[in-house]
Amino acid sequence: MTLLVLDRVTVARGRRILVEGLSIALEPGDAALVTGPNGVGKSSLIRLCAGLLPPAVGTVEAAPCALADARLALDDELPLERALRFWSGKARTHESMAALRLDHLAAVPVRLLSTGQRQRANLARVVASDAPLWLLDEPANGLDADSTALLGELVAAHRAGGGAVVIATHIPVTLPNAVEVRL
Ligand SMILES: Nc1ncnc2c1ncn2[C@@H]1O[C@H](COP(=O)(O)OP(=O)(O)OP(=O)(O)O)[C@@H](O)[C@H]1O
Repeated sequence: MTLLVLDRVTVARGRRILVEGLSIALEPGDAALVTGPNGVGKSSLIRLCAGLLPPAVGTVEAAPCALADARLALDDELPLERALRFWSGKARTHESMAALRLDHLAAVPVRLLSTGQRQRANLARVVASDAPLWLLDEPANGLDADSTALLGELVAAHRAGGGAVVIATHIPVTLPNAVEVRL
């Protein structure tokens, strides 16, 4: 079962072509690493994979996906646990909070979280989603060394469990055996 297929895709913003003729197929366990400087089109490509941006040319087919980008999809005013519960059941919320070492912040309003804690909360939502396809836009931004290592472990576990991942990043991220898309 293929989890993501981009077939000769062109990504455009306004009149500008950012990506032309890109084809990718991700099977369970696969990963794609999208790299390139600021403004080149990494986020646009991630949004295309999520179905939020239509291709100018070509086709996109994706399994159910979870997207984590700069927009934290959690209610700022709610305590972290309740904000995460919007997206998943109690058991998965607790498991994902534990996986991201967020248990001690369960009662803290999302708006009070630090940059790295917000990033980990974003990843907890993805983990709890059980979506087979993870789309992570700059997931290492704001993470310290321990949390960056944790991110690597979670992605590896997701792949080992039959999931696939696309990571867009402008800073080096270790992603073994990934298809590299340099923009
Ligand atoms: N809604 C939009 N309408 C028009 N142009 C846009 C829109 N969103 C982004 N762009 C432009 O598309 C280009 C690519 O933006 P994108 O956010 O995909 O780049 P990026 O590689 O993710 O950058 P960064 O590393 O800074 O996050 C930029 O020139 C940006 O100004």
